[in-house]
Amino acid sequence: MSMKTLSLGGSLVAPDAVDVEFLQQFHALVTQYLEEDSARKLIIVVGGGAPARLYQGAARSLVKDIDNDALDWIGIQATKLNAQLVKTLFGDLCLEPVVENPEVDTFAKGRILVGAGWKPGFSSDYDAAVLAHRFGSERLVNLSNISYVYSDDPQKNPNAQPLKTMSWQDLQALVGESWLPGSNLPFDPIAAKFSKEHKLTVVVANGKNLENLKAILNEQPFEGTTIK
Ligand SMILES: Nc1ncnc2c1ncn2[C@@H]1O[C@H](COP(=O)(O)OP(=O)(O)OP(=O)(O)O)[C@@H](O)[C@H]1O
Ligand SMILES: O=c1ccn([C@@H]2O[C@H](COP(=O)(O)O)[C@@H](O)[C@H]2O)c(=O)[nH]1
Repeated sequence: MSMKTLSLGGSLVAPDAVDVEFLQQFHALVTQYLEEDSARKLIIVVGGGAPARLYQGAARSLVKDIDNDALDWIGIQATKLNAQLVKTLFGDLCLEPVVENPEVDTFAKGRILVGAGWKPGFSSDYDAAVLAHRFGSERLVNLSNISYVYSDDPQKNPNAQPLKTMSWQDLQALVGESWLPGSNLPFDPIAAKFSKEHKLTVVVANGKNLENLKAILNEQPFEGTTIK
């Protein structure tokens, strides 16, 4: 059996409104990938995207001194909404309920397991890392709206340089080691700590580039950052 795990960034599913065209193309690619080999299975963990930031922003302005856990619980609901949409998109390929606890939920039926947020303190990247470790994916593919991890945030610094390979120490030096609700980071610091401890390899790539995603799934040369 070949099990791959994708952390599907909310920035792809719902950058503002739902990106229906992206989801149609993603569905076509994943369906074809699974049809090519009946031993293939996929875990897809879905992030919160714009709804998470929008509702967290509203809560911040409505509730004075709101605590981080309260903000995270709001973000988790957005991941569940996006994940339920992705599960629905895949129909009979996805027979398990959306995973809400990556430490215990099972993957006994179907070809795709869709996961959402679990509990406060990290992002859905952490939930994807737990599932990748539990179900023996050799690497976790973190799909977002950036082609690489860069030396700095490319949306703020036009001179940021793409990094093709890096160690977990390098990544931790870039993203830090603590969690803030709604952070926009190439990979969550808490997920990085877990991945480092469990010796996971993570690929960060742009999910919009579907030819590139196909290359990653088929273990061919690809554009992206490998962290190990
Ligand atoms: N060093 C860096 N390299 C690459 N991107 C960075 C870096 N630092 C910050 N970022 C930001 O991280 C963003 C990607 O993270 P973001 O959390 O927005 O996406 P996502 O994981 O796809 O979506 P979501 O968090 O909603 O699931 C990029 O758009 C970029 O602005
Ligand atoms: O297990 C989880 C997953 C998510 N959250 C909160 O939700 C938002 C959105 O998730 P992303 O994966 O970043 O898209 C995140 O910023 C957290 O605030 C969580 O608390 N626990």
